[in-house]
Amino acid sequence: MSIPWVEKYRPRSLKDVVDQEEAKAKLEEVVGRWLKGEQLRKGVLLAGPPGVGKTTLIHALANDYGLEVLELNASDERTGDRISRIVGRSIRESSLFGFRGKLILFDEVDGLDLKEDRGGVGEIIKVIGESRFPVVLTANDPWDPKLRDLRERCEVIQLKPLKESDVVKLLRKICDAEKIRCSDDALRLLAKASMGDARAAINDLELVARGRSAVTEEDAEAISYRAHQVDMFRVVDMAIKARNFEEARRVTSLPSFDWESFFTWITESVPVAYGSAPMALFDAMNNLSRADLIRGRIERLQEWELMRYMLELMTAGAALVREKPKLPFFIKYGYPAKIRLLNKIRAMRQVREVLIRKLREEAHLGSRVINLEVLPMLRLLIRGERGSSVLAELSRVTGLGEEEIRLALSTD
Ligand SMILES: Nc1ncnc2c1ncn2[C@@H]1O[C@H](COP(=O)(O)OP(=O)(O)OP(=O)(O)O)[C@@H](O)[C@H]1O
Repeated sequence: MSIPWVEKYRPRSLKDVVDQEEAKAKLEEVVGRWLKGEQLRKGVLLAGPPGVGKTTLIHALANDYGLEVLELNASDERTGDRISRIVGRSIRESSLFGFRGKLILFDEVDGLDLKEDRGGVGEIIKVIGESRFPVVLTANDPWDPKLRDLRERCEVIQLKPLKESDVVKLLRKICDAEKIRCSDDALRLLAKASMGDARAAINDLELVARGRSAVTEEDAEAISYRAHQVDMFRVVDMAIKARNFEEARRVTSLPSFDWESFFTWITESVPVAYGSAPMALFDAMNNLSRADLIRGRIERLQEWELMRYMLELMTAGAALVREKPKLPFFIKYGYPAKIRLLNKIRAMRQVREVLIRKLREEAHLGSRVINLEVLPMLRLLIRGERGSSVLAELSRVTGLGEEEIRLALSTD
């Protein structure tokens, strides 16, 4: 089986990790102090969005210093009990032959579910206090209130999304190693769509490039469009979960932010997120309706100076609401019905145009007659008893697939 590129090209040494200089320096300093025999009182909490190198940094550090990593995915190891069983002994025992020591890693501590993990946080805190080895934690969101006690026992290092130009460099290296031709513009499209998430960028590159010798801009565009759709879930989630004005407003400066689709998405996502909290839902929908009024005004009167109020109402207006419920880590937002419908209508119009053109050529009739008389008749025929043979015949004459013909004949 071939190794996924994110693994194949995962940096093995700190010097190959792109950006994140502050984190590298801090980690090296902590390990340096520990190697000199200092008893560490605090852990290190690496915080940051997905795919920016949190886990990679720790493994690269271990590699550089000849350390063994004892890794626990905090959300897998359900209870404090298990943590103490697995790590308890290990933090006192010395390392396997060939290693200078260990790094204890608790990955994704914000995945801890406090209700189920009673004792989990307490146990991690105990490990930090008792371990003979450095303890490192990772989290997407270090400001989660449930992590407060852990935060106090750690030095928190905030990692940022990677710069677009750095993601391009990373992708370029992979293309070179895989001997794939790819223009800078194509790589830039992939990097932009990843919003600084190296994992997403590498996965997208692999999707379009594996097994090929060249990648065109068109390939990259198709994938970045898909990535944009996926990203919308994330952008909407960030906006809804924002805890202050600044955080909510920040989503509008994301490179891929597109306010028109954002508006559609957030309007459909707010009821999902606040479904059981009427006051929060009322406030958010009220603000969104005001954003919509401003949008209409901008479109009619071209008063673009109102734009900032509209953006604030769409983002902060959806996040800063009264009686905001405690939101789960994972909210199941739907794909907006409106966008799904628009896509369908767009596809239907396209395929209908093709059908009309083909029928015009075959039957020598004008588009008007086809539209007004032939299409309604075909609609009835394909629903009738001999529907399937009519479809087959139409498909033969026009070269369209039967599903496409059905779509072209559906009523909007
Ligand atoms: N700074 C970086 N330099 C080089 N490669 C990187 C960097 N960040 C991420 N990558 C690439 O992306 C992949 C995923 O990174 P990593 O697992 O470290 O992300 P993470 O920040 O821990 O994300 P998560 O929070 O989702 O676990 C790595 O295998 C590596 O190939």
